[in-house]
Amino acid sequence: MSRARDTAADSDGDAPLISVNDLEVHFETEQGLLEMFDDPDVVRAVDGVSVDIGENDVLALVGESGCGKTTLGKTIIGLQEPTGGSIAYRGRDIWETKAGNTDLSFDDIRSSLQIIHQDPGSSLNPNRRIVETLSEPIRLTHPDISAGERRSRIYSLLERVGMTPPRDFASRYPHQLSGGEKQRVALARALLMNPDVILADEAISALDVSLRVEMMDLMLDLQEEFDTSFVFISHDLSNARYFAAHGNGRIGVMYLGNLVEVGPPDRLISDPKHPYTEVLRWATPNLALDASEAGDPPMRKIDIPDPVNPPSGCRFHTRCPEARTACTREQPELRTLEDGHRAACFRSESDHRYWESDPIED
Ligand SMILES: Nc1ncnc2c1ncn2[C@@H]1O[C@H](COP(=O)(O)OP(=O)(O)OP(=O)(O)O)[C@@H](O)[C@H]1O
Repeated sequence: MSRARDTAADSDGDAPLISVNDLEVHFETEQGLLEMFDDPDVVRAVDGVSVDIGENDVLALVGESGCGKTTLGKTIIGLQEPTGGSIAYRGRDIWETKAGNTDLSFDDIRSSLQIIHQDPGSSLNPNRRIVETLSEPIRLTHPDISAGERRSRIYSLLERVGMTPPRDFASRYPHQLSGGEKQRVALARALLMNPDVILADEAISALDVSLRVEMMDLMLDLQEEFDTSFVFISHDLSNARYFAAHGNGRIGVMYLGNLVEVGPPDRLISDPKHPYTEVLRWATPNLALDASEAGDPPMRKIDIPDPVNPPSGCRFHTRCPEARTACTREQPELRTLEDGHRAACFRSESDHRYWESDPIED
């Protein structure tokens, strides 16, 4: 099971590992009986997101509940079909691959893109010992491997994720494990596939605070060792900062389906270029940088707009303390500023007509 053999495909020229282009995922909401003849409401969970993920990369996605982090993450690993735009793995469109229109197999792509959930217990069969749960994916993908080899691979991975003695943990049922141990099993199961990308969706949120850094450190060690990239989803900017900083990666800030700022963690936090990133920093007690940031949030309104009817122009303009009339009419693009730092705010364009337009009064 060498890494080279398990990689689903060689790169297509210089294509990034994952390339997300102008991605849209819109959901039609359920209609009640009284509304059955109306057009369905559409939630724009992800709307016009473009981002690349490289080899051995880290992208930490942050933003408040409902901003589209999970939907974007699931689309990146091929679990959710986009309604617009595209998502490519090593230069091949994932959904064209599923339709049989590329030289790759969808199953190979899917096994290269793994997920760890917030609640690992729900994805472990309560009636199966850990060794059985971990054997199944190897049996399916490598039917030629003997039972003995399977076991030794499982034991060495369990040991690698800190579950020693591995034979003891392998023989347990999920209910005999703590939350942190279940999360380690989920990580081992993801790694069995030698994945190119692991989506860690709030994977540390349910753990005791004392265990969170330990789990992040373990994932980061394994990122190096297995040459795996991580999409790390968190509602907590300080965890996102820790993971992205130690993984030499980026933070991506989402707001109402848009990616509004992407950048190296220290720069994004010390010098945010989008007013919403400032709000997240304000809301994260150990990151608020000076006394002037204490007190009221740097927002005009607290209420989150309806994702079915997002505000025109810049979606943050209804809450943004810097908003001017230009922001109500035109949607800012994610522009590159410097050294991989990108932001979608007119304030980073010195000649934009934003500067001549009137501030929005409440
Ligand atoms: N299958 C679905 N059908 C309809 N709407 C959906 C579906 N999945 C997500 N949504 C909606 O899409 C929006 C984005 O949801 P998503 O779960 O991606 O956000 P999130 O940032 O991950 O939030 P959270 O942190 O609460 O999980 C929300 O308004 C959500 O209600």
